[in-house]
Amino acid sequence: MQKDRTATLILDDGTVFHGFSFGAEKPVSGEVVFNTAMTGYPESLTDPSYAGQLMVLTYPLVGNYGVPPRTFRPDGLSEFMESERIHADAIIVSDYSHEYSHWNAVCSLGDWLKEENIPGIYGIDTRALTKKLREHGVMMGRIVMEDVKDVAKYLHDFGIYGAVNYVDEVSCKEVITYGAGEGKKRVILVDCGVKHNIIRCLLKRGVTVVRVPWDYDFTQLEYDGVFISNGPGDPDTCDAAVQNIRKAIAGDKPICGICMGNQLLAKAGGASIYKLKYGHRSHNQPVRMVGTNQCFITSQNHGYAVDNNTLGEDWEPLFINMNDGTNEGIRHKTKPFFSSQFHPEACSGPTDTEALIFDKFVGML
Ligand SMILES: NC(=O)CC[C@H](N)C(=O)O
Repeated sequence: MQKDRTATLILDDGTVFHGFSFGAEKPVSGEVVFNTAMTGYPESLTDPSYAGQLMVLTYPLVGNYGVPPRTFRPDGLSEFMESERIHADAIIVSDYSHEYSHWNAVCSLGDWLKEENIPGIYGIDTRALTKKLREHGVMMGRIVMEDVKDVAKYLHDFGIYGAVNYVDEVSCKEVITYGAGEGKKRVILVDCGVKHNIIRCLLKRGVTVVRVPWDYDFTQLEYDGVFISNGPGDPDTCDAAVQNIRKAIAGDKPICGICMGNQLLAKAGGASIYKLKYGHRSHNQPVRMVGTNQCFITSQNHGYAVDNNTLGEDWEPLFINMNDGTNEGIRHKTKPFFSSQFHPEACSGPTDTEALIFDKFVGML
């Protein structure tokens, strides 16, 4: 067994968790959030929605299937990841497997983290940490590469997660077109930090995707529909996107959104957003389609939610979370606008709602 460097996680209330480093040896701070999924660390780490967050995995054994190749398709989309790089600011686990085995693995999780300069720590009692976050709510934390004895000197400058416009950091900087072709329907993709599988799911359905920066005024372009992506941070920092979406909802072209896309569409329709105590981050969130008894198991990663009570009279909830009754999607009562708070494109699954959302949107174009 190799000897790893001591590392410590400090929460902003002074709670300390001692562990060891298996990634980049640098200090970092961010919002500490937990995810209860059993698989999918390559996809979660590269999901831009995790920017600014230290990701705690509750599944106790992590790293045993390694990391797939970071290869790209000819159109520039990642083959096995959700973006070009790791976006979470750190990963926190209980037991790290230094050995790995998988048909598609090319390196260990630790080597990948080191290569991308992202800290990872193990040996943390993630069960106690998660209980703490569930009771208190998410909080800011920092990881330092030492054995902390005097915690008081670290309890400063944790930063404020909700004050940063992370979307601006992760969105594309110029317009990128995928799958262009004669006679194809053109979908504007508002990139708030898009997961590549959203683009793959649209391209698979034969449309042209025009990916635009989050604050780009797409309403001047020719298009058949608009898709609003997922993204990191507080949706209240994305006013420029809301203004453009508001112009689009004055028209009749189909609009769909996922996660941050649900929140921004709701805001454009006049609704408010609030912060959940500890968010939904897992592969098994049950949602019910309003007006039916149809339920779906969904993958989720969000810390904010649409306030159902503030939806304007033209809008109604489309999905409701069966654990806590919070909003999981909205629809316009008369126009072809709808969105989901969950991830129908989820990689590594479940894929139960992919057709429900993508086929419906593309069918409307
Ligand atoms: N995955 C997402 O799009 C997350 C949206 C938003 N950042 C939230 O945490 O609620």
